[in-house]
Amino acid sequence: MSFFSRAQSTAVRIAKPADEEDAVKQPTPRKDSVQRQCRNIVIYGHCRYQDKGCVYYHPPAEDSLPPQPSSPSPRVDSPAIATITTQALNAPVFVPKFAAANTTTPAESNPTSPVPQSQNSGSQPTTVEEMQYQYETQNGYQDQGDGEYVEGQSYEQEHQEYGQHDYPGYQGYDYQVDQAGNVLQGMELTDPNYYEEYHPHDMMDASYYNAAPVFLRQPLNYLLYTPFTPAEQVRNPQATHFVPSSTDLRQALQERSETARTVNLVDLGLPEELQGYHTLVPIEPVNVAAADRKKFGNWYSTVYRAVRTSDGGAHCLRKVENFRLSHQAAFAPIETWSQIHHPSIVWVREAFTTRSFNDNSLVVSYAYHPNSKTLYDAHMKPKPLPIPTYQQSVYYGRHQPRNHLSNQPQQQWIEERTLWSYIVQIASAIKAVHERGLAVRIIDATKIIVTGKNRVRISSCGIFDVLLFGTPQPDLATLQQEDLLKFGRLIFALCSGNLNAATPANLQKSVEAMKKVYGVEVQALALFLCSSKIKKSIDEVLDMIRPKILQEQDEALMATDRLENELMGELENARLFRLMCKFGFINERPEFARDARWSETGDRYIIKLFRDYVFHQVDEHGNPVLDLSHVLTCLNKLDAGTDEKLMLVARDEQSCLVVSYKDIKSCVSNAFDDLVRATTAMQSGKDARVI
Ligand SMILES: Nc1ncnc2c1ncn2[C@@H]1O[C@H](COP(=O)(O)OP(=O)(O)OP(=O)(O)O)[C@@H](O)[C@H]1O
Repeated sequence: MSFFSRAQSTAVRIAKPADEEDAVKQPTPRKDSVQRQCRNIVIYGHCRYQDKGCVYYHPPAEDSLPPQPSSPSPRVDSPAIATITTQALNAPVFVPKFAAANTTTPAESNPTSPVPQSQNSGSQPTTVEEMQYQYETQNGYQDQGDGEYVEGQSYEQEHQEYGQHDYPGYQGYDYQVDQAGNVLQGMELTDPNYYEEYHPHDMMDASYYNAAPVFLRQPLNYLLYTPFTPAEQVRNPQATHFVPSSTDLRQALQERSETARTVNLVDLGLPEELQGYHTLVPIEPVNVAAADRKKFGNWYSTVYRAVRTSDGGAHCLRKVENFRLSHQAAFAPIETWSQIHHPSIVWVREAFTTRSFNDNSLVVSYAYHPNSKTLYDAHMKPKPLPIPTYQQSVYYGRHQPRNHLSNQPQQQWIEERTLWSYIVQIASAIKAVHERGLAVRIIDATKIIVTGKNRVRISSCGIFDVLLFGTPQPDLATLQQEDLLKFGRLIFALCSGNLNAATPANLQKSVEAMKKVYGVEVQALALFLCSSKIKKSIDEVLDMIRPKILQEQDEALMATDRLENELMGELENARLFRLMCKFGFINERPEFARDARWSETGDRYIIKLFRDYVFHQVDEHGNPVLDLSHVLTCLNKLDAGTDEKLMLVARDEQSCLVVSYKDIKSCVSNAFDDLVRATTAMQSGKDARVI
C-alpha cells in the first residue's frame, strides 16, 4: 500500500482488521522452534544461553547480525521493488455495490486501477494486511482468531526469559514493534520522484485528469483551488480612499458583525415584539434626563436596532414619541422613499404607528449600518484629551497650570480630500431625491452618518414627510431650494466645526476660518449654496464640482478593484470545510458498512484513525477533548501535506501507526478519487468500477 511504502515509519504492528476474511489467508505451519533464530541474537547480538540449553538457532558469528526480516516486500534497493507499480501498492480492491453487479473492467483497461485482490494471491502482496500477514506467517505468527497474532511460544514467556538479562537500554523493548518497523522501513521508497509519479497532480486534479473524457462540473470543480491574483495585477493593494488596508478592513467588519449581535444586558422595558420586529436594542443612550434630550423637529426620537422577523436581518428603527397619525395617506411618501436605492441614502424600508411603547409612536424602519457615527460625532464633537500618564501629570503639574489637563474643545479639521468626498456624495444623493420629486428636508451633521472609510449616507429620510403631513408646507421647489441652503450650511459647519457656523452672526468669521484651511472652490461652493437670493438647482452644483466628481469616480472604481482582490483572498476560506466534506464522504459510508475492505483497510483505515485523532481525543480521565485549535492545526497541516509525523492509535489501543500528514493527505486523495471515479463513471453511463 502506498501509504506504508512512503512512510519513514517507526510504526508498530498493525492489528489485523477484525472482519478480514481469514479464509483467504491460510497461515503457514509454524516453524519448528529449533530452526528459529534466537531473539537474543536478533536483539542483543549474542545469547548468553547459547550453550546453556537455549533451544533456538544460533547462527555462526559472521551471521549473527540481526537479520532483515523476510519482508513481504523487498527493500528499496531490491530490484524487485523498482518494479512494484503504484497500483500494486495501492489500497485493496473496492467495487461499489451499484457497479459491481453489472460491470467488470479489466485492470489493463484502466491504467490507474490496481489489480483486483483476487488476482494478487501470488507472492506479491498488495495491501497492508497482505504484507503484514505474509511477514507474520513467515515469522511464525499464527492467528488466534481474535485478530491478534502471537507466536507459538508466548511473547510474555520469552520476555521473562530475556528479562533475566539486565540490559537497561532495552527495557520495554518490543520485538514485534521493532520487527514491524523494520518491515515498514524495508518498504520505504526513497526515490524522490516517486511521490510525484504517484500523484502527478493535486489530489483533486488527479481525479479530474484521470477521468475519462467526461467534463462534469460537479462536484469536482467546487473542490478545486482558486489561484491568487498576482500582486502586480492589483493596482493598489494598500488602503485606498474608500477601502482601508486589509487588516483594518477585517477589523472593521469584525467589529460591525459583533455590534450587530449585541443584546441588552438589562431589561429596558422594551416591547418584545413590534409589528414584525423583535430583539430591540437602543443604538443611542436611553434614560437620558429630559433636559439633555435633543429634539427631532418638535418631537423626541430614539433609534433602535431590531431584527425583522420576516428576513432575520437587523434594521434600524427610529421611534418618534407622541405622534398621532392624522391620516393613512401620510405614509404615501414612505412608499416613494423606499424605492430610492442610493449609496448615499440610508434605505427607507417601511413606517408604522404603534402603542407598544405605551404611547402613540411613529416608527420608521431603515437599513442598519452597524458602528456608524453621525458626521457631528465623527468630526465636530469636541474630543477629550487623552488621560495623561503619571509622568505627564507630574510634569504638567510643575510647569503648566492644571487646567491644561481639562477637556478643552478641540477644533478638528476635516481633510479637504475627505470634505470633497462628502460633498460629492451628498450632492449625488440630493440629485437622486430631487429627481424623484421629493426633497431631502433633513441635511444636517447630526443626521448624516459615516458608515465606512470616507463614506456618508443621509439618514432619517422620509420621516418629516410623515410628521408634517397635513400641515401647511412650502411647495416642492421651495423645499428643494432649502435642501441646497442646508447643504451650504453643512459645508460651513464641517469646515469650522460649528453647527451654527452659517448663521448671519457667525458667517463672516466662518468664511475667514475656511480660507485659512481650504481651497477657494470649497468657499465658492459654500457661499453659492448659502446665498438665498440666487435660485439654484442641484445640476448647477454638480457642474461646479465636476472635477471632484471624476476624482470620486476613479476612487470608487479603485475601491471596487481592491474589494474584488480582497474577495479573491477569501475564496479559499472553505479549504478546511472541503477537507471536512471529504472526510464526510469517505468515512463510514453506510453502503460499504459491511465491506471491511472499504472502511477497515488501506487508505480508509488510516483516514478513520486520523479522524479519531483529530476529533475523538480524550484526556487522561477519558473525558472528550473539544479543542478547536487542535482540530484546526491538524486540518491545516493535512491540507498542506506537511512532512510532520503523528501517531495514530487503533481504537482497541493494541496497535499504532506513525505517519506523516503528507501520507494521510495522499490517503484522503486516493479514497476521494475512488469515489469521484465511481461518480463520474455512473453519471456518464460508463463502467462504474472503481479502483
Ligand atoms: N441607519 C442607521 N444604522 C445604524 N445606526 C444609525 C442609523 N441611523 C442612525 N444611527 C445611529 O444612531 C445614533 C443616533 O442617531 P441620531 O440621528 O439620533 O443622532 P444623534 O447624534 O443622537 O442626534 P441628535 O443629537 O440630534 O439626537 C447615532 O449614533 C447614529 O450613528
